[in-house]
Amino acid sequence: MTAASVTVRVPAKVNVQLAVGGLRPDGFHDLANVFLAVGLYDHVTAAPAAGLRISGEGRDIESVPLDASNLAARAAIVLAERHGIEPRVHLHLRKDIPVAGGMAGGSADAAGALVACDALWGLGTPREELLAICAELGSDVPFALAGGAALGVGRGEILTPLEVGGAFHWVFAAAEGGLSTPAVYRECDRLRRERGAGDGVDDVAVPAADPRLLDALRAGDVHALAATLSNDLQSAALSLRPDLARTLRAGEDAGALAAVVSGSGPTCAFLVSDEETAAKLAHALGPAARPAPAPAPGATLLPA
Ligand SMILES: C[C@@](CO)(OP(=O)(O)O)[C@H](O)COP(=O)(O)OP(=O)(O)OC[C@H]1O[C@@H](n2ccc(N)nc2=O)[C@H](O)[C@@H]1O
Ligand SMILES: Nc1ncnc2c1ncn2[C@@H]1O[C@H](COP(=O)(O)OP(=O)(O)O)[C@@H](O)[C@H]1O
Repeated sequence: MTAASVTVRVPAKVNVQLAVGGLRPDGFHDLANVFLAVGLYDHVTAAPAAGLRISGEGRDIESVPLDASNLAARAAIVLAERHGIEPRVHLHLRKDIPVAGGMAGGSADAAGALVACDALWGLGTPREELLAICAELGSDVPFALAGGAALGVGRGEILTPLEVGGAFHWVFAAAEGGLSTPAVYRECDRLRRERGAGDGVDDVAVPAADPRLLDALRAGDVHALAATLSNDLQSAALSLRPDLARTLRAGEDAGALAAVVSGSGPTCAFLVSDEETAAKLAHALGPAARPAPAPAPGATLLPA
């Protein structure tokens, strides 16, 4: 028997390390991408329908395309194709992850839609196959399914789970307007060329995870993690959005142990010592700032 409707909760991510290699001939960059899932969630509800329908509510919903180009809709279409069925589903997105903010909200919705449709349609798709579909949908999508912490290599889609020895407390300051991920990668390449270093796979160092950062995660050591956070896209995001430098500084001045742009930005991420400090910092930074703990679980089917 299939359920009347199912809801899946999916987390946002922050990149605690984002090492970006040279531009590949296929237009992507090889990465050493250390993902950490954080407790800021979108919810995807799948309900029976005569065809594919998508609706949404919540943060920034007006800038989310509610049509077949939505990543959640694409996930439903690809899953249905794999099983030779029609994508008969109404997907409803309840968004709390900033849109185009560098926190992988679209990827989260895609992973959520896959899990929700798989349950609604009673397909029982093996996890490995779901992960392969995720990788087809986008580089960040497999991690949204997996959650926790993981090292992503290749485009970021080839995951190795990482051990995390304790909770880490964060504050995320969303910024007005988003940043386009391809535009930030292009700016990174442009800045590298400008520095005379070149931007190709032969010019840029092969990206590698920082062993001190992996130790910090394993030990749950917030000071060691704060000392090793890094993001190769940060200078490109700041070049496109110079105002972010002020936000990063404001967070540091107000007590963050470290501040970093989340992925391609423009959301700024602040690592703090404990939950109480997170609440205080979020308050100090204003209404666009939200506290969130990590690690968070991946896409989770909620009880009916
Ligand atoms: C930068 C990161 C860091 O986790 O995320 P965001 O901060 O945007 O959320 C990711 O690499 C974004 O992953 P995702 O948003 O899934 O990207 P995709 O849909 O696969 O690719 C969109 C575009 O980004 C660029 N891209 C993406 C991944 C990669 N390894 N190299 C790239 O150059 C390419 O221009 C590509 O056409
Ligand atoms: N379900 C979705 N939620 C958010 N954005 C989506 C979704 N589907 C497609 N998009 C498009 O993808 C772009 C990137 O969105 P998002 O994943 O939120 O950002 P980022 O890649 O910076 O983490 C948005 O500008 C939006 O047009």
